Order: sequence, then C-alpha cells, then structure tokens
Amino acid sequence: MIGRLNHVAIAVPDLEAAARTYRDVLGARLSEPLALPEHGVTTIFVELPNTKIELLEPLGPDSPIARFLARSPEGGVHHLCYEVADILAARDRLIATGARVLGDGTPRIGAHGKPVLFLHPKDFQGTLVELEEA
Ligand SMILES: CC[C@@H](C(=O)O)C(=O)SCCNC(=O)CCNC(=O)[C@H](O)C(C)(C)COP(=O)(O)OP(=O)(O)OC[C@H]1O[C@@H](n2cnc3c(N)ncnc32)[C@H](O)[C@@H]1OP(=O)(O)O
Ligand SMILES: [Co+2]
Repeated sequence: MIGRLNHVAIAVPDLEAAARTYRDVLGARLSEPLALPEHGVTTIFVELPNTKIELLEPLGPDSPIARFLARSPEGGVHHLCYEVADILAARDRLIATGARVLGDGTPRIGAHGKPVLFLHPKDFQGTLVELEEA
C-alpha cells in the first residue's frame, strides 16, 4: 500500500537556524518558508535527489509540535511521510486493521497541496506516520 518516502520531518525550535545549517553547512537546496496556520507549523523543505527533509517550526499556540519540542528542546525527527495512491482507501484499510488515524479521519490539505493523514506513533513502532496522496 505505501509507496515512495515523500519526506522525513524534523521539528526544530528555530527554522532559520536549521535552514542555515542545511544550506550553508550541508550545501542543500531549500524551499522558501511556508506558513500553514491550519496545521500549526511553518515549513521549509530541503530538496534531496531521492526525497525531501521537512523542517518544522511551531506556529501558533496550538501547534501539534509544541509538546514534542518541550520534550526535545533541540528538535528531532518528528515523522515520516509515505505516498499512497488513494488516501481514502488507505485510511479505510488501516482502520480495518485497528490502526488509529489521528483527528477525525478526514484528510486535510498538506504542504504540497495534496490530502494528508496522520497515524498514531504507538501503532507504528513509536514513529508518527503521515500519508500523502501521490
Ligand atoms: C504541513 C502539513 C504537513 C505536511 O504536509 O507535511 C505536516 O507534516 S504538519 C506536521 C505537524 N502535524 C502533526 O503532527 C499532526 C499529527 N500529530 C498529532 O496529532 C499529535 O502531535 C500526536 C502525534 C497525537 C501527539 O500528540 P501530543 O499531544 O503532542 O503528544 P502526547 O504527549 O499525547 O503523546 C502521546 C505519546 O506519543 C508520543 N509521541 C508524540 N509525538 C510523537 C512523535 N512525533 N513521534 C513519536 N512519538 C510521539 C509521546 O512521546 C507519547 O508517548 P508516551 O510518553 O510513551 O505516552
Ligand atoms: Co509532513
């Protein structure tokens, strides 16, 4: 069911500092910052030949990454995003297996303008999983 690894997300306390590290130290190509208030994050994507790194900074008081950063103030790997061909079919199949789809189960539009869903980390070896329709 899952396809390509779309991105690895890293929660960071300071997006500009993280962008400098990837651009100036690691020599990577970066997107412009994108504020996504409905997701409570600002993102910068690091473009790699085979996948992307999503740098995530909290945005607003209800950011879903605030608690993560409270536990890991220097930041860390936050989620993996896999592509699926049909997100509603993937959701229904996952629910049938007993996996917990976060929120109300309705896909929302993510950073790439495509529908996304999140799966509970406790059901996937302690890793938060995002699905994005390809
Ligand atoms: C820009 C859009 C999009 C894109 O297109 O790419 C994005 O990526 S947005 C990214 C941000 N959005 C989200 O993360 C949405 C989904 N997340 C959530 O609903 C919540 O963050 C959560 C995963 C349910 C966690 O909720 P929270 O209240 O922060 O945590 P708890 O304290 O209740 O944690 C319970 C339990 O889970 C562990 N945990 C929490 N976050 C992670 C994580 N990222 N990876 C692994 N494990 C995680 C946490 O440690 C707790 O464990 P125990 O202490 O053992 O109970
Ligand atoms: Co993501």
